[in-house]
Amino acid sequence: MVVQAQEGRLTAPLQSPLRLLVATAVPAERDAVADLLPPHADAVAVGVGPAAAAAHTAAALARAPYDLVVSAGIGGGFQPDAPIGSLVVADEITAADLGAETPDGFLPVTELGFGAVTHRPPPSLVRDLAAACGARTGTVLTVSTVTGSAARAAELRRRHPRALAEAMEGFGVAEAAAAYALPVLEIRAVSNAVGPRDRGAWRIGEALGALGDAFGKFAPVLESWNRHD
Ligand SMILES: O=C(O)c1cccc(C(=O)CC[C@H]2O[C@@H](n3cnc4c(=O)[nH]cnc43)[C@H](O)[C@@H]2O)c1
Repeated sequence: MVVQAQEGRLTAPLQSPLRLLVATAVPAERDAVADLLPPHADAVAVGVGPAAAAAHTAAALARAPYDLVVSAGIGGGFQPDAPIGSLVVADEITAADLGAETPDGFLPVTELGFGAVTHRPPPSLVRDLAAACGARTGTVLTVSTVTGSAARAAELRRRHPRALAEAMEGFGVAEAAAAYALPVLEIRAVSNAVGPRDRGAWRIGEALGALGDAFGKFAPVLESWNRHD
């Protein structure tokens, strides 16, 4: 820890610079944020899906010390709450299909007595980053299968009424961060609506642009974040 000396007195301790690891799924997402990262940040493409994301994020965390991990990329938005081109910062990162089907419906692994299905990012950081970049805040679901029907979208929203977006890596990145006792964030730029498959309606370029713009606004928020909140 750095301690500031002022006129011969010791004043409030200064925090050392925040070391940030940004985990995207693919190189296009990594490249969209790479030039806009705050100081002391690295971006790494960790692969598509929660398993690849967990394994490669953990490998990155083993290579160098970090203070905060961010899962970042494009995602599907639940309509009408998360329109295409908008940003979502997760206040909950939830694995939506980690569990068991039963005659009475889906049971998350936590109800089977195992593990976790939700990670909660630091609330003050979620609030301040979302305000800085104009993002909505809510649950971001992690799925292993991209939703492709209105029925599945409705079922996910029934089970997760606060869900704004779905993607495929957040929970894996969060599990890796938790293994290193590190806080985690997830930010998604909405490239498509969650629902019936319509590849012609994807707006990947627009979403990547929004993601980069968001990271360009994060530095002051991250610098002033009180890590003990
Ligand atoms: O082929 C399709 O119909 C299809 C629809 C949406 C996404 C995909 C992908 O293969 C992209 C996976 C990649 O992008 C993220 N992503 C983007 N949109 C979504 C979505 O609606 N649901 C889940 N993941 C999405 C995801 O995090 C992956 O990195 C294919």
